[in-house]
Amino acid sequence: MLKIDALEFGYRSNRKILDDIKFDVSNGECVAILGNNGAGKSTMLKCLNKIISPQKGSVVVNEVDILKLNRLDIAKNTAYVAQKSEGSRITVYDAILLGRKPYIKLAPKKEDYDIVEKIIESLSLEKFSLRYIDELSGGELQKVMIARALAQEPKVLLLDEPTSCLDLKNQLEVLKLIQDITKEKEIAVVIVIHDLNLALRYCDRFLFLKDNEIFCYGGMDVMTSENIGAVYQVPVTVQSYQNQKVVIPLT
Ligand SMILES: Nc1ncnc2c1ncn2[C@@H]1O[C@H](COP(=O)(O)OP(=O)(O)OP(=O)(O)O)[C@@H](O)[C@H]1O
Repeated sequence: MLKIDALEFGYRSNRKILDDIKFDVSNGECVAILGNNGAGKSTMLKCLNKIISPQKGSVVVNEVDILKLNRLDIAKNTAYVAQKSEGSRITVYDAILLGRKPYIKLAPKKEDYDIVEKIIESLSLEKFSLRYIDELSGGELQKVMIARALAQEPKVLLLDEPTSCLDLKNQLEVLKLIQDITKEKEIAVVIVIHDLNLALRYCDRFLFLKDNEIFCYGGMDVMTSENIGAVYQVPVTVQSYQNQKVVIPLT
């Protein structure tokens, strides 16, 4: 469904941040983008949505190179939640309804309101729906931004550290919801995430970025102490606890 090929990007012409990035994400699959600070994870996510334009390569969603589309058509394919979001003077309800913008012609239809209300309920945002988003806590705002992206009903969902401001209960609930939607709607999800144990629990495939390139990409088989140690320069052990792989640092 999502096919990235030969992607190359540098903020300045003399320094490549991403070199020959090539990977596929299937329907119903969630991929974790892993790697240390400054590895280029956020940059890569922005290239997949043409927020920044790669110097080379293609990002194909259902046979169409989205790098050749305009912003409105990209928004019908791909939703993106940034690492940091700014609050503004609109209500939570309206902020989520904005996710429907690519589909709204003159005014929202009943279907748009129904989608927004269902998402508000599934993220337990009912009691916030009439609050202004510039009055929310960091975690509440993060959930609203995820809700807006889900309201967009994308084929590809790009999330940059979606749980960085969330408490443990919300981290688990939000990632479980994303996992369920990934399978139910058969969308392709790409998540930049620092917590390896959350990635192991909720993602299907794992892509490590290191030194501007893909260090390795695959299923559980790439989540080894050797790969994690080489990428993060920290000795770890990978153990199994109640049929769930967990990463434990050895320092
Ligand atoms: N707008 C920009 N202009 C110039 N350089 C940038 C810009 N944004 C990021 N960079 C540089 O590009 C490199 C990759 O940054 P990026 O934010 O993609 O890393 P990351 O892997 O997401 O890091 P983190 O885990 O810390 O969020 C870094 O060296 C960063 O300093």
